Formats: sequence, structure tokens, C-alpha cells
Amino acid sequence: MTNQFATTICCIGAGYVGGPTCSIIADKCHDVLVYIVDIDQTRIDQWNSDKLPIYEPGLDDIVKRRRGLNLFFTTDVDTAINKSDIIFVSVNTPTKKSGIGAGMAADLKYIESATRRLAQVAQSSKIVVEKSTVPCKTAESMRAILESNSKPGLRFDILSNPEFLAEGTAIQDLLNPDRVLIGSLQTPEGKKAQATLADLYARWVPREKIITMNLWSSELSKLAANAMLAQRISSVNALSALCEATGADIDEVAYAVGKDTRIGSKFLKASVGFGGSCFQKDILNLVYLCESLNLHEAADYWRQVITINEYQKKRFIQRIVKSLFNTVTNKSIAILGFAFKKNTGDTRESAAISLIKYLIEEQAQVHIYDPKVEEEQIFFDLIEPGVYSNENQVLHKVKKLVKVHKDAYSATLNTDALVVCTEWDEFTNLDYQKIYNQMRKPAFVFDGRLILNSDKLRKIGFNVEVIGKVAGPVTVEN
Ligand SMILES: NC(=O)c1ccc[n+]([C@@H]2O[C@H](COP(=O)([O-])OP(=O)(O)OC[C@H]3O[C@@H](n4cnc5c(N)ncnc54)[C@H](O)[C@@H]3O)[C@@H](O)[C@H]2O)c1
Ligand SMILES: O=c1ccn([C@@H]2O[C@H](COP(=O)(O)OP(=O)(O)O[C@H]3O[C@H](CO)[C@@H](O)[C@H](O)[C@H]3O)[C@@H](O)[C@H]2O)c(=O)[nH]1
Repeated sequence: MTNQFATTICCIGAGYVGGPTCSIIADKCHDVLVYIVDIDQTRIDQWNSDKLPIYEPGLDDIVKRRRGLNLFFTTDVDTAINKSDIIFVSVNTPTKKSGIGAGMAADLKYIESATRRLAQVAQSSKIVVEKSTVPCKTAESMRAILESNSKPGLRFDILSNPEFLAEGTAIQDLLNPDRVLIGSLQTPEGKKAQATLADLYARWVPREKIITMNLWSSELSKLAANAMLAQRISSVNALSALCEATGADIDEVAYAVGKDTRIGSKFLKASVGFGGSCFQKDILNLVYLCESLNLHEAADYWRQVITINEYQKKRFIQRIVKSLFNTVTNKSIAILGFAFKKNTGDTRESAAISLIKYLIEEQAQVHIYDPKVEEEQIFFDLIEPGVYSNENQVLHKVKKLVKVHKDAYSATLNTDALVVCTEWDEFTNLDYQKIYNQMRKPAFVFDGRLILNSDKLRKIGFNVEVIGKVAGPVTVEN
């Protein structure tokens, strides 16, 4: 089968990045054979089924169009590696949980095991593309592992090609990226490999958007981009605290600030705090890098981005409790949205999780609705199997206090408050009069995403609390 294709690619890691990224390559380059491999059989079975393991607008059509033609999902990692000329390594790089650098450094064990496997089974030279987000100089470690464990005479050219897609818009981001970054060693062989990957992307990305540079700059650019994006959110969230204290309105302030073309209007939406699998992990990774290079002031600067994010989540919880007459015990609270942002079913580091855990701790009844997150995932995130020594107690408590609903009306029935945690479009179009009628009184709305029409809700009778805004005019005493 391989012979009819110009190139064969293997992507190690069939996750949020490997799946969409390499499906797009298969869709854009019909003469390229693409294997997406994983050690997780369930995940691969899902990729081969009608219900893909991740929800991403537009992804289903692409996978269904190419699967079985030039796109294959398999757990047969070794065969796929051997048939391929280019290997993308797109495995997870979570924050380390124990050992040196615990809580900060990226855990590179999955990168290392994928690299070792590659070294062991490769029968021919390969271009190896580091797609995962990794600390600076990881490519050097990969090279050392490959060179000392592979068959003599084989060549491995390692490229850094970090991914900048955001979940929920992954397909659009991949089809029309702001840039594609390819880092390589500045040797003739490194540059040749870089040109091969650039030619592949050039099949659908304009050449001027394909940037080439040295390996270490490319690796660091990924961490830098995420740190600067998250820093904007923490900046606007820090200002939202000031708005609540002064009577300024964070949407108005962000609008005014963003009109300055040097600042720009994107990524200035105040919120209940950023979530997702990347921002916190990558900033911690950057902080660790600074610390290990004795750049303590630089480390402190970036650490503060996370401190403000934690502060924002805590402030929101405190505001809810304070508004609900200083106690949520035995109160019934509806949570609208569990994903870390709209248009994804991903819940990693979602701000909703810490909020709900607090409510459970305080013995509140919690009713959750999210359009795309499965009930099983919600309970998994709240119970965290394997983490607590008193797991049975946690399980019992969560099962007793939490109910997952199929729609927002069912979730809000007979509740004291509703809390918007994710900015799903459908939450702006709900029949809030109907919701108000079926809630206990006084009925509260806490908008952690600034997506609802507060004036309209107040007219209905709700008490409305919005991040970065005060309920009414503030009198300043002299
Ligand atoms: N999620 C995003 O939006 C995003 C965007 C840009 C970059 N990234 C980065 O991309 C990388 C992957 O992220 P993700 O969200 O796709 O992770 P993920 O957890 O969804 O997927 C990683 C997959 O790799 C598999 N895997 C681990 N070790 C393996 C091995 N040795 N052989 C085969 N498969 C193996 C896991 O089973 C898992 O299915 C991370 O470094 C992340 O920081 C993520
Ligand atoms: O103005 C904003 C923008 C975002 N968020 C929140 O920030 C988090 C992250 O959002 P976003 O960046 O859109 O999604 P991710 O999928 O986490 O994407 C980020 O992380 C990826 C993984 O590294 C990178 O590839 C992307 O470029 C980078 O945007 C979410 O909780 C959002 O709700 C805000 O609170 N306010």
C-alpha cells in the first residue's frame, strides 16, 4: 500500500493535537499516507468509530472523509514507525507530579518512551518532528537517545514544530494558522529536513507564514507565546478586581484599552480564570526553566500570572458565597458549563472544577449541565480516582451532592443560584423568565464569563453578579 504514496507519516499520540493536526495533513495531501498511533486502545477504537474521542467543530467530516483511504488510526506503533519517513511526536507533556521539579517541570517520560521505542524499532533514517510542547533543549535529549539506541548507520534529523492551535477552533487554526514554526539545527542536513517539512505545510499554508529558525528558539517561542497570552488574561482579570472595587466596568475598560492598536483587542475577556491543559503547565515549565538557570526575578514575574489566576477563581467563589448570605450549605446551585472554554468537551484545568469542589466541601447540592462534557468525565474530574486515600468517602460525597443534567432547564429547577462557568453560546439564548419562575427566591445569577444581559435579567427579578462589574452605582465616601 505504501508504494502508491509519495510520503508516509506516523504521528505518535492520538490526542487533541496529534489527531486533528495529522488528519488535516491527510485531508490536504492525498498522496501522503498518515498513521496516527497511540498506546491507548480505547482512544484508537474511538478514532475508528462514529464517535470520535474529542469534540472539535469540523473534525468529524475530515476524519470520515479520509479514514481508510490515506488516514489510519492504530495501536500498531512499531509497524507505523517502520513504514514512515517522518515521525511526529505528539504525546502529552504534563506537569511533573513527583521527583525533581514536581509541580513545575514538564514530565518528559512520554516523550522519552516514544523516542526510545522509535530508536528500538526504526530500520531506516527518519525526520523526527517534536510537536509536543517541551522545555528548551528537549530535542538534544531526543537526539542523544536516538543516536545511542538505534541501529548503526541510521540518521535522525530532529525538528521542533510546536503547535499553536486552540481547542474549539482547532480546525480553523490548522487550516489558516497565523504561522507555522519549524526549528532545526543550522547544519546542511538540519536545513534539508526543515525544508522537507516546510514543503509539506506549503501544500496549504502560504510560504510567508512558514517561519524557520534554530531549534532552541522554536522550542522557547511556544512557551513564550502561551505565557504572553495567559499574561493578558491575568492582566485583565487583575483589573476586573479593581473594577468591582471602584464601579468601573471591565468590558468597557478592556474595550478602551484594546482599541490601542499596539495592544489589540483579542484575549482581553475577563473571566472566572483561564483553564485548559496548556497555559498553567507551560508557564510553570517556563518558571522552572528560569529557576534552573538562576533567573529568579524572571521566574517570579511569570509565576505571578498563575497567582492572579488562582486569585481570580477564589474571588469568584467568595463573591458567590457572600451574595448567598454567607453560606452555601444545603443550597442548590446550578453550574452552566463544565468545559474549560466553549466548543470543546475538554475539561482539563477547567475553573468549574475548583468551584464545584469548593461547593461540595461546603455541602451544597450541585446541578451541572454542559452541552459537550459527558457525565462520566464530570464525575472523574470531581472524584479524581487514585488521588485521595479516602477515595470511597469522596466518591460517596460527590455522588450524593452532584447531579448531571441533560439541559439547562432541568439543571436550574428549584435551585437558589445559577453560575455560568463556560461561555457556551446556547447560554445566552435560554428562556431566563422560565428559569426564574422555576428557581427558589431570591434567585441569583453569577456570570463568570460576562455573556449574559444583566439588565434584562435584573428586570426579570434576578440578583445578578458579574465578574468585573458591580451590581449598581457605587457611592464613594470622602
Ligand atoms: N491540547 C492542546 O490544545 C494543545 C495545543 C498545542 C500544543 N499542545 C501540546 O501537545 C502535546 C499533546 O497534547 P494533547 O492535548 O494532544 O495530549 P493528549 O493527552 O490529548 O494526547 C497525548 C496522547 O499521547 C499518547 N501517548 C503517550 N505516550 C505514548 C507513547 N509512548 N506511544 C504512543 N502514544 C503515546 C497518550 O496515550 C495520549 O492519547 C502536549 O505537549 C501539549 O502541551 C496541546
Ligand atoms: O480573553 C480570554 C481568552 C481566553 N480565556 C480563557 O483562557 C483559557 C485558554 O483559552 P484558549 O487559549 O482560547 O484555548 P487553548 O486551547 O488553551 O489554547 C491555548 O493553549 C494552546 C496549547 O498550548 C495553544 O496552542 C494556543 O495557541 C493557546 O491559545 C480558556 O479557559 C479561556 O476561557 C479567557 O479567560 N479570556
